[in-house]
Amino acid sequence: MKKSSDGFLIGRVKSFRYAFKGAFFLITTEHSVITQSLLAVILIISGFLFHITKTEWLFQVLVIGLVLSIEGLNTAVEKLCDFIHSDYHKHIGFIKDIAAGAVTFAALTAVVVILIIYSPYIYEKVI
Ligand SMILES: Nc1ncnc2c1ncn2[C@@H]1O[C@H](COP(=O)(O)OP(=O)(O)OP(=O)(O)O)[C@@H](O)[C@H]1O
Repeated sequence: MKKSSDGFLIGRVKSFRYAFKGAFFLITTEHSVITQSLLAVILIISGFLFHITKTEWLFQVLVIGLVLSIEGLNTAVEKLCDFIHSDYHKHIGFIKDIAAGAVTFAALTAVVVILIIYSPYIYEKVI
């Protein structure tokens, strides 16, 4: 934990360490994040295979980051809900549904962007 006596630099270093610990936790334990990370790896490999342009790489990297970030926040909301109220409660269900809805927006955005990037390459290969 950060202490009030920690200076600016030590405070920043500790914050980064906790943040990377959280990212490592998400990537190694959360099934939804593991699945999305694997999809991200497939997309990165596809990017090299299809020689996508620099702009397409930028959009691809952005949507991968968007989905993983929102999924991470959704996991945090789920953990918080389970911590404050582990039993069934309709408000908890509603809060979790809303957090999952945010992931849906990010995922749909990613699907549209990925289709726009890859459909011309796939079309070119098929025709
Ligand atoms: N304590 C609860 N009370 C009421 N409804 C709940 C509760 N916990 C979960 N739910 C309902 O079940 C759904 C799934 O919740 P859960 O915590 O299992 O998330 P998940 O999306 O399945 O998890 P993951 O992101 O790990 O796949 C919620 O969106 C909500 O509708």
